[in-house]
Amino acid sequence: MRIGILTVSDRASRGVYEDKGGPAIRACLAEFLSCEWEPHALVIPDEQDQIEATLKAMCDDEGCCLVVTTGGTGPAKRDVTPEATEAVCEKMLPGFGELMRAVSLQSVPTAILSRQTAGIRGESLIVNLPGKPAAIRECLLAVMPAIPYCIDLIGGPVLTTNEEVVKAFRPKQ
Ligand SMILES: Nc1ncnc2c1ncn2[C@@H]1O[C@H](COP(=O)(O)OP(=O)(O)OP(=O)(O)O)[C@@H](O)[C@H]1O
Ligand SMILES: Nc1nc2c(c(=O)[nH]1)N[C@H]1C(S)=C(S)[C@@H](COP(=O)(O)O)O[C@H]1N2
Repeated sequence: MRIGILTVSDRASRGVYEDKGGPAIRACLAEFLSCEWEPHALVIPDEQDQIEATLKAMCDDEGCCLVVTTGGTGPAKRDVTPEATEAVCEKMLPGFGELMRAVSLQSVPTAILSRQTAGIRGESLIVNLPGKPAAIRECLLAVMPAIPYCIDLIGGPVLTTNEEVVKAFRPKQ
């Protein structure tokens, strides 16, 4: 099972600062998931064409059932991760962004500045997180209970979680 981890940051991609977002996503997934998985991590600048191409490659060529992005979700001119996500997805899942903003609002009033979203491309789920490394655990923890069932519904592999940290919710069928 492969999971894409995509850092979208002009400065981290140029080496101006060390990328803390990608490793934070990887650490959270290692904490939350009990199944075997393999990360496919990249750091790229805030360029819409490059973000779209990378998301497509992670979903279609690398076979990632889940792609988690960090950065580029705000209102600044170069923030285009949600646009790139929407451009490559067949279906959007606005509930992810709504929940993550609601949870983040308990820590920072600027949570409403993030346009973070999620969507489906083929058999892959793409989820956006804000760029601040501190946002990663609280946002991913909030949406993680719904991610395994979402991936079931789109024909992806069965994800299992460490139930003492986060319990996957699968409605009885
Ligand atoms: N990948 C990252 N690794 C470490 N710190 C980050 C990362 N992304 C963002 N940050 C921190 O969060 C702050 C706000 O992030 P934001 O995404 O708004 O950056 P930005 O102004 O868009 O610039 P850039 O695209 O160059 O990261 C940054 O100034 C930086 O301190
Ligand atoms: N949990 C959490 N959410 C957060 C933040 C944060 O520090 N913690 N920062 C906010 C801020 S200041 C901005 S501008 C937006 C967009 O950030 P991005 O452009 O780095 O994705 O995310 C918001 N969401």
